[in-house]
Amino acid sequence: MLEIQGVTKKFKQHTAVHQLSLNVSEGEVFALLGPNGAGKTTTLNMILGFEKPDEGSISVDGYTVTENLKEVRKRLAFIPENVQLYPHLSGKENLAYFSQLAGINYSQDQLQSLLLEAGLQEKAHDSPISTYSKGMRQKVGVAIAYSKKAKLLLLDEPASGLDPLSSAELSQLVRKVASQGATVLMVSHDLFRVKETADRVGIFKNGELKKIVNASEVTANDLELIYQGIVE
Ligand SMILES: Nc1ncnc2c1ncn2[C@@H]1O[C@H](COP(=O)(O)OP(=O)(O)OP(=O)(O)O)[C@@H](O)[C@H]1O
Repeated sequence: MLEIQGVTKKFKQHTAVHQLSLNVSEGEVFALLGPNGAGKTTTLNMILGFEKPDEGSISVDGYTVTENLKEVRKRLAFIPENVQLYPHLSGKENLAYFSQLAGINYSQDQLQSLLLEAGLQEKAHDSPISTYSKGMRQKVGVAIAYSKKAKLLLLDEPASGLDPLSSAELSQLVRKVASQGATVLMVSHDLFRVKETADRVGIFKNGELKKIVNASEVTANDLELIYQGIVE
């Protein structure tokens, strides 16, 4: 579904990503873990088409990012750490607006179902976003992903700044999205959350994918030791 082949990205003399190859399949949650400056966000930016690889190629659902960006963007949804929404509009109005941008007009009932599916309680649907917590805004982000039937969900530090309950809830939501067939690539610094959420974890250092770990085969402590062994 997501195929990254031999990708290198340099900023002047500095290599941010070096010879990255990675395939993430349909329904899989893959987490990128690594210290600051390891190249995780640069990788996401190349998938989103914001940065162009110097070498190699990236394709989503068979469409190459550099050649078919429009088709790629139709299939993906990006949830940054802080989901940007219109603060004076409600969750439902934001969802209506963003799904219209993606070319779909939903009825009020459909908008409500999408927000419920993303875990946003009904009483919040008509309140302005300015009253929402960070976790609630992320749920609207997930509802937007649902609304455009995104096949690939990219998340950058989704759990950062969330309280433990909201963070656990987001993990469950990510698992649910994947169980419904979407592919998920998430960047995180939260080793324990990553262990709970991802099927596979890739450890990045200095722009290189040093190791891939199957999350079900390790404990969180094992993962921490593996991470420390690579990064320190
Ligand atoms: N637009 C840019 N111009 C120059 N250098 C950049 C640019 N974007 C990223 N870099 C550099 O590339 C390297 C990788 O950065 P990147 O943001 O991908 O790391 P990261 O793993 O996402 O880090 P963090 O965990 O801090 O978000 C860093 O050394 C960074 O300074």
